[in-house]
Amino acid sequence: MPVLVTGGAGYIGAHAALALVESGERVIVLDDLSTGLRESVPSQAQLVVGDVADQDLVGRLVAEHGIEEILHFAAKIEVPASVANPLYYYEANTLKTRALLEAAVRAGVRRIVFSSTAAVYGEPSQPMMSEDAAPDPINPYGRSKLMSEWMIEDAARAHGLDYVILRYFNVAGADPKGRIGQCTPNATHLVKVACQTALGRRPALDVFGEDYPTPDGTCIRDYIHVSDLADAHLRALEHLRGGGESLVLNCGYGRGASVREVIESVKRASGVDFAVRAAPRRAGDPAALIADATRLRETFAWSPRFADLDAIVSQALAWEARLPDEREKASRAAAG
Ligand SMILES: NC(=O)c1ccc[n+]([C@@H]2O[C@H](COP(=O)([O-])OP(=O)(O)OC[C@H]3O[C@@H](n4cnc5c(N)ncnc54)[C@H](O)[C@@H]3O)[C@@H](O)[C@H]2O)c1
Ligand SMILES: O=c1ccn([C@@H]2O[C@H](COP(=O)(O)OP(=O)(O)O[C@H]3O[C@H](CO)[C@H](O)[C@H](O)[C@H]3O)[C@@H](O)[C@H]2O)c(=O)[nH]1
Repeated sequence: MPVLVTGGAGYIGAHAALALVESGERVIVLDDLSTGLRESVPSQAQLVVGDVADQDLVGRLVAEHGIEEILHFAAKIEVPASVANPLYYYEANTLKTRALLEAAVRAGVRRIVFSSTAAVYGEPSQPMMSEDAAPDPINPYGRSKLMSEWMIEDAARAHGLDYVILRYFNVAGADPKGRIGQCTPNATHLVKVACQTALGRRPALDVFGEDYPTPDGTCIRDYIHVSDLADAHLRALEHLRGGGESLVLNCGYGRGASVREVIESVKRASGVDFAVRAAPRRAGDPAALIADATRLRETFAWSPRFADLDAIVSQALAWEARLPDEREKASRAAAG
């Protein structure tokens, strides 16, 4: 029976879909291509273009293919956009997840793996967050995801659904074989922006705050390679198939890198000493956010393959170098 992967044309969903087909699973991707790309879906997977909130479509797919499992990645992911337009985020993430859950439960889906985020923790009470910390999101994106977590937990209790909720920390890198990577236009993620700057596609990199209470004054994050994260999804499915209990798990390596360390890594990988500018702090950035990933490692016997910042950065850079320059594309489009 195939696994339904919502958002499987997006950055993380496509890496998970690839990992699934490579492990011999059948995969159906449901994606509206709002930010994802058709080309990112592995050729062995079937792509259905549609909305996760289309209950007739979901019900039909589940019934026709006997689907029992959903990996639910589809969402909107920009924190500043969620602050500017919260009701849109509650619709796109919370209400659409509710609709998907209802259709799934009605059609007899048994297991769900959900993409949540470290943003549910809000301002961390300590640098290293465990799943037992009380969630306290500080922006609509984080709240929209926390509400989705709660709906899944409640629906599971009422309808016998089993789930794994994965709270991702900072996802970065690209498929080591260079087949897929992050394509998001106007990305704001540090590793991607730094790679674009090294490739001359941005004039300089802004460092948002150098006066944080960290060893070099810049923010610390736990960067996890997207392929290691994809592997955690396979483990989550295995766990549930084996009768394992429903769980909430942090996804990170349990160690952090500062903004300065990421920049140095990109400079080493590219051999380019690109321009770096001091900029004011960005609203809502905690000084340090690191996953306590003990539960993930112990429950799934998960051992990451790319837990090395230089490996993450060099693969992100290799991918970025293969992408056409967005400014070039824009100027070609403007020239007609
Ligand atoms: N990128 C990160 O650092 C990060 C961190 C924490 C959590 N997450 C979560 O991981 C998941 C995937 O994020 P990503 O970085 O791959 O983003 P992405 O934008 O690359 O992928 C999202 C995918 O979902 C699709 N989609 C959106 N709304 C849809 C809908 N209503 N119906 C069908 N398809 C729809 C988009 O077209 C896209 O392919 C999201 O749930 C996000 O909240 C991401
Ligand atoms: O051009 C840039 C971009 C980022 N940063 C800094 O780099 C760090 C990482 O920033 P990212 O934007 O790459 O990532 P965030 O930590 O803000 O956010 C990530 O983690 C969040 C959870 O806390 C959410 O899950 C979100 O989707 C995910 O991208 C932050 O200190 C940020 O201020 C810069 O200095 N310059």
